[in-house]
Amino acid sequence: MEALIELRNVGKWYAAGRPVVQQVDLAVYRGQGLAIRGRNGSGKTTLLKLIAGITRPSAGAVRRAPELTVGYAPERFPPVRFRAEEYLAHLGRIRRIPKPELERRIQELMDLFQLHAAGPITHFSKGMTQKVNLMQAVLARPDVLVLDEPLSGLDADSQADFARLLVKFKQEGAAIVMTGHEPGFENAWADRTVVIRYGRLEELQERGAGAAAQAETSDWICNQWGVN
Ligand SMILES: Nc1ncnc2c1ncn2[C@@H]1O[C@H](COP(=O)(O)OP(=O)(O)OP(=O)(O)O)[C@@H](O)[C@H]1O
Repeated sequence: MEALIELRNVGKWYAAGRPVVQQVDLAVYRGQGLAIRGRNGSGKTTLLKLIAGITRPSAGAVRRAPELTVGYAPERFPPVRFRAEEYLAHLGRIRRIPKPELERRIQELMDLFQLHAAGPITHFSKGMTQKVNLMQAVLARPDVLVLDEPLSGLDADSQADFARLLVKFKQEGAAIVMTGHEPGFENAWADRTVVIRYGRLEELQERGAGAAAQAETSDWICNQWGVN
């Protein structure tokens, strides 16, 4: 199996003697879903940033496959004064997506997320802003999708739509790394679940290849995500 990102003995601290993440060995594989669970302040966001390359490790090494593209949705998306389409078009140009493809992709995402709002993102509700956050992460069809509590603020239908998008992404060979607090949030798409406690990975639940598709879905996930 091809590791797209590999963390070896990774540690991160902001102040000496106070590690936020420590001695983490973890690999992200092509076409796999990795769920990260943990209590508030346990180090999930920091670990995601290390995986996405947003922050550098204080110790150990993070290796990425050459030419790897990563889409990252932060926990808090800073609203900007653009309209959603304008903002996505701007990002798409920076990422050198050809114009016709970019226009198609933006329309596809606007329809999928049911985001039909005229005003600037600064006037959006929490859930609408979160949709733009997710749209910018998936826009360029990255190899790895790193999402920090992406379900936060989404209504049930939008969560279901997003779950379907995640499954499709995996089928196309992308890897997904995602945190969440919702019960069973990973059942529809994750092949592995890790739990982080005080910055250490303490549990690793391997489900095996293809298990995500066959995994038993909790009542919660069936209701929330419309997965049968
Ligand atoms: N830039 C920073 N400077 C100093 N400390 C930080 C910084 N970022 C995170 N921390 C600290 O690292 C610890 C882990 O934070 P992190 O955001 O990774 O946790 P989390 O598991 O994502 O929490 P939550 O579930 O509440 O979002 C916390 O004690 C936090 O205060």
